[in-house]
Order: sequence, then structure tokens, then C-alpha cells
Amino acid sequence: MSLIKCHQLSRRYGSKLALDNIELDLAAGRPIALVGPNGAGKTTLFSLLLGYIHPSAGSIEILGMLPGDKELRNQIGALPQDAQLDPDFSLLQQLTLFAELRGMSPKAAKREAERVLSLVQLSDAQQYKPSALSHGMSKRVAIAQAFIGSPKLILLDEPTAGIDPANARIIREIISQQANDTTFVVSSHNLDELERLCDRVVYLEQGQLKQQVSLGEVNSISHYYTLQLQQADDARVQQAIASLEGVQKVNIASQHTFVIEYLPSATALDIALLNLCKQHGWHYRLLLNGRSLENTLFATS
Ligand SMILES: Nc1ncnc2c1ncn2[C@@H]1O[C@H](COP(=O)(O)OP(=O)(O)OP(=O)(O)O)[C@@H](O)[C@H]1O
Repeated sequence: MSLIKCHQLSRRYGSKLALDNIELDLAAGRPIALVGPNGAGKTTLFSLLLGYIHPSAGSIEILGMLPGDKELRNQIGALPQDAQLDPDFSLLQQLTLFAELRGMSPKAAKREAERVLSLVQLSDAQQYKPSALSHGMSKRVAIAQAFIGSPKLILLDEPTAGIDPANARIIREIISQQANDTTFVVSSHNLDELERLCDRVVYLEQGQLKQQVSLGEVNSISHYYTLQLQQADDARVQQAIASLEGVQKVNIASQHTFVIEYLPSATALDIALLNLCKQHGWHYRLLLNGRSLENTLFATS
């Protein structure tokens, strides 16, 4: 059964079409990245999935049910948008209360609060009050809240935005560790992070679904190298690489970064590329088999 299914889904705010005729069918599984420039419609899609707002046209189903369905209450979790914690209560007390609101008995709710705090590596902080938390820790508490009841689907809208690198790393670890039991949909503007976390990518632009990419597939069926040099005359490098046997096309993805498409029959092209660097005295920063998510989404061809 589909986890998320959208059919001809549109959402307007007045005259603004925030989502435009989206067709989407996502199965449960490894984390899904939701990507797009500012205003693309990512938050609108999350709000529709959570049942906070309704479609202007078309339909949306989660596990075959309509968003907002009571049955879905324990199947879907999300980072609360206005995560307000009461300053007078400890983390354990507040999360216990949230679990009770989900229908658990006081005893089960306390156990659940302890469990989710441990998932986000905050067991030692369970007696802290919100004022004692750093921004990164507060975000982890909000993620703990999303884990209450072990939902099948968790939506994380920019979970690491504005977070220091150490806490951002912990958040990525939490998502990876839990990804076998829960399907995450993660929106972020950090493509490197999404590439490390997610296997599938949904790309929105101006309310339209522009691309759906399965990252494993892209790099197993396509034939690309990415070469990044420290310094180079990019046009000359492009020409030199293009003349190597088996090379089909060379794109300059960004300054000193080349995405090289090659024929499946080409052999030892990596060695030929390294030899070319040596021959011309080019210092290379990176030689990668495949393309980065950024170069996949924004390929010029
Ligand atoms: N409540 C609202 N009223 C009017 N327009 C809105 C409302 N919410 C969103 N929009 C508009 O709908 C479009 C999609 O917004 P949305 O917040 O879903 O995009 P987003 O992809 O989440 O952007 P960002 O990356 O900046 O968070 C934008 O043009 C936005 O201005």
C-alpha cells in the first residue's frame, strides 16, 4: 500500500497557487528528501499531509486514509511548527503529558517519554526545564515529540536549519538510526545533508513537481564522474577531458568542478583523468564516481 498518495493535488492561498496538480505515490522505506527553492510549496505539502489545511482540488491519502483521520493520529509525527514548551515543567513531565494526550495511560506515557528522550540522546537532560536547553537541544526535544507513539511516518521540516554542526550531526544520526522503523520525509536546503540521509528525492519548484529521483538508481544506471580541481582554466580543462576516449560530454557544474558523462564501454577513465591531471600539473580536490545531488537536480543537459 502507498504511504503517501497525492492525485491532482492543488492548494491555493487566494490567487496564489502554492501547489499545482501534484501526482505523487510514495511507498514506505528509506528517508525521502523534499527539496525546492523558497516558496516552492514544501511547507504547504507538509501542512496538507498533517491535515492542518485542506486541498483546493485533488486528493491526498496517507496509508489509504485522509489527513486528519483519527486513525492516523499515532501513525504520523512531525516537528511542531510552534514548539512551545512550558517553562515550569521538566522535559520528562512535558513529554509524558504529550504521550497521555495521545491516549496512553500515565505509566505507559512516562515510559514512552523516557524512550523518546533516549532516542534523541537526552536521557541525562530529562529533568531539565526548557530554559536550560540550547537551541540544538530544543530541536532534539521537538524531534522526540515527533517520535511519540512510534509513528510510521515522520515529517521533518528543516530539522537542522540554524543548528550548530554537532547537534545537526546528532539529528542526522537519529534519523539514520530510526529509518528502518519509520519513513522520514525531510525538507532542507542543505543538499549535501539530504544526499547523505535520503535515498529518494522529491523536487518541487513553484508549486510543481519537477523531478523525482532515486539516488541509488541514478548513480547505478548513469555513467558520470565528478572532478573538482583546486585551480584551473575551466574552458581548457573541459576541452582536454572531452578529448579522452569514452567521454561523451563534460559540463562545468560550478567553478573548477566538472561533471563528466562517459560511455558505458569506457574503461579505466578514472586513471585517464588522474593521468591528465598529472600531465598538466592540475591539483585535484575530488574525483567522485557519480554526480552529487546538486549536480543531478540541476544538470544542464
Ligand atoms: N498562509 C499563506 N497565505 C498566503 N500565501 C501563502 C501562505 N502560505 C504560503 N503561501 C505562499 O505559498 C507559496 C508556497 O509557500 P511554502 O511556505 O509552502 O513554500 P516552501 O517551499 O516551504 O518555502 P521555504 O523554503 O521558504 O520554507 C509561497 O509563494 C508562499 O508565499
